Amino acid sequence: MSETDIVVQTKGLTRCYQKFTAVDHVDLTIRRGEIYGFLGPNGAGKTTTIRMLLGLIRSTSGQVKIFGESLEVKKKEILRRVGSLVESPSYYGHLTGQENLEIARRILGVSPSNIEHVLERVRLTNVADKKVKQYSLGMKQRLGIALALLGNPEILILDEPTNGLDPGGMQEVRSLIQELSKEQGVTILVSSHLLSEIDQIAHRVGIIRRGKMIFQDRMETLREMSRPRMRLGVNRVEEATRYLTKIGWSVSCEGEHIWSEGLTNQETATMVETLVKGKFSVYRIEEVKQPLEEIFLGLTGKEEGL
Ligand SMILES: Nc1ncnc2c1ncn2[C@@H]1O[C@H](COP(=O)(O)OP(=O)(O)OP(=O)(O)O)[C@@H](O)[C@H]1O
Repeated sequence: MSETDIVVQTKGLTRCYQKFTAVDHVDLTIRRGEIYGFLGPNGAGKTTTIRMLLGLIRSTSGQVKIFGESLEVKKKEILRRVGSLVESPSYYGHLTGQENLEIARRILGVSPSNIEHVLERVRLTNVADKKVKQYSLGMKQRLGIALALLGNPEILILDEPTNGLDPGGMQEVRSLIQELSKEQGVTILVSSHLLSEIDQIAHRVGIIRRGKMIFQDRMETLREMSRPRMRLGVNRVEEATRYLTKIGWSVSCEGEHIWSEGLTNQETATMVETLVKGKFSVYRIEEVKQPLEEIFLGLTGKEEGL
């Protein structure tokens, strides 16, 4: 991978609040054109990291490079090419969507045609003349994304963009993110505490827990961490489990089934033969993949929840 393929790179990024380390030596890499899912339970350090990426707060130590340049040295030039939505977007409720965008457009000094374009992108054209205070939460969020898109950014940083939305609103924002990535080639960082949000859209994922990056790789790699378990439906299940255990099989009985982990095809066949020889009836054999949610909880710690 060449240097130019990397859009965002942090090295040892750290932020302390007195004695508390909110972000702890985070090395984060975002590649050009990808949707990067930044995942972690509440309070893990996502917003603090994002604030540092946007130069909104200073790091205690470490570096941030965006487009290959140091954020500290080239802050103004870099941030002109970055669009962001951090927590609740700020807008004037008594003004219309169009008027809010016009104010931001003047500040950015971009063409008036950009307004029409971003309104279309986020599908707010038909309510552009409505006062923002009359917008639903989902519409407000989409207006926030429109504001972030106004300057034609090469990277879009969205902090929990689906927070507080109903399932329909969440789906709309997810589709929008996918469209922006596919059709416009925008690189996108999207944070969430919900795996289900990221799972559906991200190409790569970074998982942060208590300020530390504990996993960073392709979404596929996270899925591959799932260890399949074998579930057998048999009659006299408790007796069958004891029978297998006695002759050395590592199995457990849960509910109406015998469960086993990491069996090869041959071992599965042998286990079935053994049961049949023992005069048990095998009704069905199923491979059950560990849900992604469980892998995520295993990484982030069950006690923290989602
Ligand atoms: N200004 C501050 N002063 C002291 N502690 C802070 C400050 N800002 C954040 N923290 C702490 O740093 C930790 C990380 O917070 P952060 O907001 O980055 O988490 P998060 O992953 O974005 O979670 P959430 O989804 O809840 O916003 C939390 O324990 C938070 O209480």
